[in-house]
Amino acid sequence: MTILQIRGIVKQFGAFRALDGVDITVERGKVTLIIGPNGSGKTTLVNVITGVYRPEAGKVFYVKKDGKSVDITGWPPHKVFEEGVVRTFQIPQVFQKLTVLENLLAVARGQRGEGVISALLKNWVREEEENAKRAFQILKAVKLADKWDTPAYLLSAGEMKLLELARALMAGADLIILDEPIAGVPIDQAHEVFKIVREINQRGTSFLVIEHRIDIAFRYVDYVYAMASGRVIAQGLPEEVANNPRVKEVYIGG
Ligand SMILES: Nc1ncnc2c1ncn2[C@@H]1O[C@H](COP(=O)(O)OP(=O)(O)OP(=O)(O)O)[C@@H](O)[C@H]1O
Repeated sequence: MTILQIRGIVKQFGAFRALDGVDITVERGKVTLIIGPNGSGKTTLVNVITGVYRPEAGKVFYVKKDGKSVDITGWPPHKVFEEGVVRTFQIPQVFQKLTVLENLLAVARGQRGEGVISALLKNWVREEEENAKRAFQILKAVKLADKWDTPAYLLSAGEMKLLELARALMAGADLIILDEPIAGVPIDQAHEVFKIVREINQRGTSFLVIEHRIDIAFRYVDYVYAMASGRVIAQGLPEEVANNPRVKEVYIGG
C-alpha cells in the first residue's frame, strides 16, 4: 500500500527547473531513501511535499491509514504536519536548555494548541500524565529513556538526531521525513540512528529519508530513488541502485 504519491512535480526558480517531472511512490510501512548529488533537487522536493513550495505542475497525494487519498499539493506546512506527514526539523528545533522529556512534552502541548483553556480544565493534570507516559514509551523506543532528565545541549550528535525523531513520533507522525539524519554523526552513532529508524518502522511508522552517506544508509532501507538534475534517474532495491550504471556515473565517473 502506498503512503505518498508524487506525480509529475515541476518546480522552477525563475527560469531554472530545480524539479523536472518527478514521480516517486513511497510505500506504507517501508523506509524509502532518496539519494542524489548536491543540487539534484532533494531538498526542493521535500519542500514541495511539506508545503514550503507550491509546484508549477504535478501533484502530491497522501494516502491515509484507511486508504483514503488526499491531494495535499500546495497545502500550508502546518496542515501537512497535522495530517501526519512530519519532517523532523518542521517542528521548531530542539530546545537546548530543556531536558529530553521537556522537549517531548513541548511538542505534545504545541500539537494541542490550547494552553490557557486546557489549563483551566479539570482533566489537565491527567492529560499531562498521559503525555508523560507516552513520552516515556517513545523515549524507550529511541533508547533515550535513561537521558530523560538531561538537558538537550549535553546530548551527542547521534542522540540529538534521535531526540528529533522522538519529537516527530510525539507529534503523531504517520510518515516521517528525515533530511540527512546522520549528517555530522560519527559512524557508530550513525548506524545506531538507522537501526532505531528501522525498529520504529517495524512498529508501523513509514519513513522517507534523504541521505548522502549511502554506504551506511543502503544497509537499512527498503527502496531507493536516485535523483540528478531535478529528475529521477534510477529506482529499485538498494543493491539494484548501487549497481545502476547511471548512478555509478553520477557518483564515481562524474
Ligand atoms: N530558493 C531557491 N532559489 C533559487 N534556486 C534554488 C532555490 N532552492 C534551491 N535552488 C536550486 O535548485 C537546485 C536544487 O537544490 P536542492 O537544494 O533541492 O538540491 P539538493 O539535492 O537538496 O542538494 P544538497 O544535497 O546540496 O542539499 C540547486 O541548483 C539550487 O541552487
